[in-house]
Amino acid sequence: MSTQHKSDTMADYVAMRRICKTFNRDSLNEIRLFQNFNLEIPKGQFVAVIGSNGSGKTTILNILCGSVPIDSGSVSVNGKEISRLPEHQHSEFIGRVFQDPSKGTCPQLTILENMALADNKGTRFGLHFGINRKRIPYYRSQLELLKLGLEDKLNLPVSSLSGGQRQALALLISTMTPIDLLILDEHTAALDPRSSENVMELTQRIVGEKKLTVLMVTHNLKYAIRYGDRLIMMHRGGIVLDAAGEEKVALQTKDLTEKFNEISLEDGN
Ligand SMILES: Nc1ncnc2c1ncn2[C@@H]1O[C@H](COP(=O)(O)OP(=O)(O)OP(=O)(O)O)[C@@H](O)[C@H]1O
Repeated sequence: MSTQHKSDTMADYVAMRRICKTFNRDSLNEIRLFQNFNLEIPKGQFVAVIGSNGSGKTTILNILCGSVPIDSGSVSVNGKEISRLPEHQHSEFIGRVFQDPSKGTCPQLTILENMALADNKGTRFGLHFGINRKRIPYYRSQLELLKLGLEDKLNLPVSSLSGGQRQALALLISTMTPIDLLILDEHTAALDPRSSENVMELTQRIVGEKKLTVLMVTHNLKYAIRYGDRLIMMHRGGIVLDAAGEEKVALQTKDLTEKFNEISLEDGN
């Protein structure tokens, strides 16, 4: 759990070191994606990741979540080596919001049941949503953060919510228990422009209030510039741009587009 292990230094709160990963080894479809890939994220940093198709963005997230095993290297979060942990244990300290709004919540359950289920994560109640009535005021207060009026609709099935409302709820649910890392996996990509803006503003608010460490993959260059403390661009399993602080603040969409043009020229496109 989040508080049980301590980081060696703040700078390597999340650390992927010397990662090697090849898919379909020794076959015609072999893909040598990562060869000694490194990424370190200090505690509380919000990192936006952009990059060309197939550059390895989703694989980074999958490795951190334990759904893709590495060939070699190390992955640690808050001082704990996690690369050999079974996938289900990763969800105890890593929250993930997916692109697909139906993935972060159980549509057939009510808002209240979904929240109780998330609340029981990592406890002996496991996947049960036995509702502790005493927690309801807390659930309501959390839902109020969304400013969508869902605190008055606790018994509504999640299937009746819009995509934007579901993503907002998924964001809340994935950060309700203490986590060491929040992963946002193109979490606004399936939403209309207005819902997408709302979910990004909400993301900013929740991340600020809960002081979360965040890795957000996005294809939206404006969001990568506007949100977060650091911007990383990936290409062919490597980092080709890593900007933080004033350098990040000064970045404009045209700078990123130029960089994209440069790397696609390398690929002969
Ligand atoms: N489970 C897998 N089995 C085989 N190959 C895979 C697997 N996962 C990823 N790959 C390959 O690894 C490369 C990187 O994929 P990844 O999904 O990480 O890229 P991405 O940067 O997220 O791309 P996109 O922007 O298109 O979503 C791709 O060539 C992909 O086909």
